[in-house]
Amino acid sequence: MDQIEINTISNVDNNVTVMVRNAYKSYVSTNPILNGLNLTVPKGIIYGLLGPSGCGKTTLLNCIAGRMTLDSGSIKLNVQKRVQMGYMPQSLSLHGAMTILESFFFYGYLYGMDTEIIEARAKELIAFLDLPSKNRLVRDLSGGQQRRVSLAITIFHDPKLIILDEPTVGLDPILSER
Ligand SMILES: Nc1ncnc2c1ncn2[C@@H]1O[C@H](COP(=O)(O)OP(=O)(O)OP(=O)(O)O)[C@@H](O)[C@H]1O
Repeated sequence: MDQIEINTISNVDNNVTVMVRNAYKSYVSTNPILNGLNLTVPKGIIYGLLGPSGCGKTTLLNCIAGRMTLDSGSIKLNVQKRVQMGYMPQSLSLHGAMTILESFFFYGYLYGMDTEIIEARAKELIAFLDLPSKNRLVRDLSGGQQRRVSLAITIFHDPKLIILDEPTVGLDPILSER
């Protein structure tokens, strides 16, 4: 059975968005990175994961996002389907040869969005996040600009659950506030 159960929390508690129970994960046979971890994220709140470098934050987020599986334990998400999740990875998964606008279209069509909605949301987020021209190639953007494109793509389909891994790296204090 899939370890990540979509929309099963609502049967238990509709005020919870993410529920992780008894999570174990190792990369090698010794020293589990996640060792019996429990986590409950209530609906409608911003939940931050703090911990020293290498303690397993990205590992946990990757498991919640479905990019990795736990060795044991369970993850339950209160979303109807995976597309209602927006995940911004620590290492950005953008295509350098695409323009900003092409990136919106690429991911927008994957999300199942209509052309007009993609265009409207792209325009809105390019202005809000102070991005350069929509025709600039992603590979020619600064690190902070690329991170903002990645953030825009993560949120532009209006997901119910947003998972951001180190979203403010490379941003100045004013942009970080947005
Ligand atoms: N694919 C992998 N194979 C083996 N070990 C890994 C792998 N990915 C991560 N690790 C190790 O697992 C541990 C947790 O890594 P993880 O990236 O989850 O930490 P983190 O808390 O997000 O760190 P940071 O704050 O530095 O980003 C680290 O010791 C890391 O070296």
